[in-house]
Amino acid sequence: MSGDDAAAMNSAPVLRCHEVSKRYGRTQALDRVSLAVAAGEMVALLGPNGAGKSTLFQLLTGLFVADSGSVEVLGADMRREPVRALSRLGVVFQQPALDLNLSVRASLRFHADLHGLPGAVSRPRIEALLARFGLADLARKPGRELSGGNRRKVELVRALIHEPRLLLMDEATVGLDPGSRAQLLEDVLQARSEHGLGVLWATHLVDEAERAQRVIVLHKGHVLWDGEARALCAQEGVPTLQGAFLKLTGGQKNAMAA
Ligand SMILES: Nc1ncnc2c1ncn2[C@@H]1O[C@H](COP(=O)(O)OP(=O)(O)OP(=O)(O)O)[C@@H](O)[C@H]1O
Repeated sequence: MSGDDAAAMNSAPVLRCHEVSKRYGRTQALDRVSLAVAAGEMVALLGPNGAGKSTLFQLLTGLFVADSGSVEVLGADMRREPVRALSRLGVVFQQPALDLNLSVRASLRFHADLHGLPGAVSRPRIEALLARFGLADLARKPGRELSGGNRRKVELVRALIHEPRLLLMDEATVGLDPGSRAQLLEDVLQARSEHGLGVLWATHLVDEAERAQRVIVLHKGHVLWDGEARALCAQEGVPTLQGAFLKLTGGQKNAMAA
């Protein structure tokens, strides 16, 4: 790690969005969204369908550029220094993106190569991650032979290969059964503690957001809440995060926990 990186880690959040806006034609998908994630912090980005979560993730991962505002990953501006910014984040997208024909190990090695990691670094790292996430016995199997939960787990390992400081999870539990969903959440929470990762976990499921240290509620492109779940419940005068979320967003039915 360079001196600059070390200084950035000590002084800046791992992710900082400042007044980010994005419009599709007449739809204002994001309207001056500001948020930050600190090292070692798990933040839930909770929003109903159409809130703007995927749009925000597209901006955070450099797929699109914001109309205005800025995104910084450990101080590296996504517009001015995209390679530096992207090298510091790992992402698991909503859509499954595992090559089903490659073996788990080959898939991970391919991604390590894409990150420019020398084999001497990546090979032991991959073996350690496979062991750490209970995937060692599956390493030789092609992706198609894995369960949905294990495929997602491989995608998580893939996102961690280059040792990012920020992990972005874009509704990564969609399509998983309740057990696999809970396991993925536990794995991410553990990776966060072990590696001091900042995590932004996008979801429309309130029970997942309850595990985060901080909850950001996004609705129709606006941040309606940024703080602890308990404080949101107190503000809305209801005992549960689900009740508070429904009250805040006007009773979106899709906020129901799965
Ligand atoms: N490519 C696009 N063209 C036009 N409108 C879009 C496009 N992508 C998203 N939108 C609109 O922008 C708004 C935000 O959508 P986005 O997909 O970011 O929300 P989301 O919170 O990720 O929802 P979901 O949980 O359903 O994925 C919605 O009104 C959506 O219809």
